[in-house]
Amino acid sequence: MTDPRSTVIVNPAANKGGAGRRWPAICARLAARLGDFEPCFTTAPGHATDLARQALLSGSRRFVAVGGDGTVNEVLNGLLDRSGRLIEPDAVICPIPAGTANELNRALGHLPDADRAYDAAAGTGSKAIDLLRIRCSGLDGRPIERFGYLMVSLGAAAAISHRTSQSRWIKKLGPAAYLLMTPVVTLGYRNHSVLVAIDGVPQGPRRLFTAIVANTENGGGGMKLMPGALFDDGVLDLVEMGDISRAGMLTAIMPKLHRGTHIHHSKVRVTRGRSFRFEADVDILVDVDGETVGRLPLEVTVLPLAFSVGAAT
Ligand SMILES: Nc1ncnc2c1ncn2[C@@H]1O[C@H](COP(=O)(O)OP(=O)(O)OP(=O)(O)O)[C@@H](O)[C@H]1O
Repeated sequence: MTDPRSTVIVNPAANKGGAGRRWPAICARLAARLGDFEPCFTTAPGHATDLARQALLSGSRRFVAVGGDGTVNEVLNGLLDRSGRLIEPDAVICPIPAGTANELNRALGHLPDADRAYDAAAGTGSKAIDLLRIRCSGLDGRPIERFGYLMVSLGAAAAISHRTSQSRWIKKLGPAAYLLMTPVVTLGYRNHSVLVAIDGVPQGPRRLFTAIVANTENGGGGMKLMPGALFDDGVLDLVEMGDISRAGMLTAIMPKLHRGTHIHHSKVRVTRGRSFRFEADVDILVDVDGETVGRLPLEVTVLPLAFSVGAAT
């Protein structure tokens, strides 16, 4: 490896194994910029967190994460302490798109050809972005704390992500997987009453189809879920899709998600804040950066400019 302070972490299982199949080509593109290097391959979910932490403790500072957003999220969690602070403030994550949605790369303007992602991995530039701290009830019912960087969704959007990741074949379709799963979940989903508080101010109960707390404007495989959200402004954008019929969702909202024009619908509410709390007395799933992590009650807080990503210089 040209730079001993760089570590390449590869999730061969990303994109349902597509990352592993594409690895020779990805490796060649990296090697053309980095020189010889020894990649670390993950062997199980969560392994990227351990690999990143070990490499950090051994002196690495630039973490090339080959995979999708789940892989980047795991690497990120290996670089943070329990309060969400970078253990080493000069640690930088360089995402190489090899997953299904690759939303961080999209937000960074690295898609579609990804040359800029590879250049950033080999360079020294970086850009600070906001971090999300998430506290909710874990899938086993115990409280959990996670950190993310894209978006936290609850309700139908979390159910769509969950069903997509559970399907053996549908994820092979790439970003279209989320698009196909959206009407399937919508047709079976019921709106629920959720207590929402923004920056500590109760907003009262709201009947929600879904809500998304967004750091970036894109999500779900290239949809513009929260137009105008900026990942370096120190605030988060909340989009709530209210008490809309299933037919209304499918005809008046879904077709507009790609262009972001759904936010003009009368049942869609957009607000901004630094902390959000959601409670309900029914079982509502929570998703962080495309991974199902638990259920309500949920608290999301922004930690402004708390970590850095590689930027081509
Ligand atoms: N060796 C492995 N075997 C099986 N699963 C793994 C392995 N390494 C990591 N994982 C898991 O693979 C999952 C998917 O990874 P990732 O999110 O990066 O890809 P993706 O879902 O295809 O892309 P995206 O999140 O961009 O849509 C993660 O939940 C991660 O925990």
